[in-house]
Amino acid sequence: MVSERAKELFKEDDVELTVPPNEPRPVLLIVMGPASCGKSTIGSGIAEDLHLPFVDGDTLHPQSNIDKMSKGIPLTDDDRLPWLALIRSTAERVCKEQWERGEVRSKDNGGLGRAGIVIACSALKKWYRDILRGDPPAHPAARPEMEVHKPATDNLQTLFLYCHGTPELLAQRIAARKNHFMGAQMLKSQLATLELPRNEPGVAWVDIDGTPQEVRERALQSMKVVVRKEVDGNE
Ligand SMILES: Nc1ncnc2c1ncn2[C@@H]1O[C@H](COP(=O)(O)OP(=O)(O)O)[C@@H](O)[C@H]1O
Ligand SMILES: O=C(O)[C@H](O)[C@@H](O)[C@H](O)[C@H](O)COP(=O)(O)O
Repeated sequence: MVSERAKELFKEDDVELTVPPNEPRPVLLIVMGPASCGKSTIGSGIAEDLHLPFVDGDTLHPQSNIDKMSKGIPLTDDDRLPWLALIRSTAERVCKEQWERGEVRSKDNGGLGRAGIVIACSALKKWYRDILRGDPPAHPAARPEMEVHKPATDNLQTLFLYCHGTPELLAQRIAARKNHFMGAQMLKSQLATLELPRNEPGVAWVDIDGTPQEVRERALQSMKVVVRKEVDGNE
């Protein structure tokens, strides 16, 4: 059930991403998974490989979310909704600017031949991913009093790379990570919240076991398969 208010917040009228009809549709590649699965490491690596900008979703949190997580308190749906909407609108803005500045890298030069961006974001639940896809949130968290930064548009196509690891491996990685607001005790709630992105369109999976270089190469290959199928295949 999508509330009227949610539809209003996410309606397409205010959309700024006006790519002319003869231009290929831009893409948002979300590198997703629970804390310490390697989103930032993999995301920045594949962004470089694909000649796309990279944004770590953690940099878009309001301070209140960072404060909460720093105290070991997991975020709620209410905390996450404006953050997810901001990730989506940031992607729209960056793609639009890229296109306007003529910074779109052609396929001949190793790019995707369209505007795009890679963003690391845990995107733990299916409806969070739907917001990133530009769909109105079919969830009670989209209540009238919630501040959402900007409506979304379906002009921007969203694909996901899910970084899959065993709980044991994730625990090792989070324990070894230094100076991060997300403490090791948060992994439990992350795993409990995670809804695996099965049977959803445009999702690549990568196993995170291996050296950073091995995982980066595997991630790039998996992502390219999905881009070919979901993006190039629909041209
Ligand atoms: N393939 C890998 N092997 C070993 N350590 C890794 C690997 N990938 C990432 N790391 C380390 O694991 C920790 C979590 O990675 P990070 O990219 O920050 O994950 P996330 O962004 O999902 O929280 C970091 O300390 C990072 O350096
Ligand atoms: O690197 C990490 O440890 C995670 O990515 C972490 O920063 C966190 O998961 C989200 O930014 C908060 O959002 P969620 O609670 O929705 O995962």
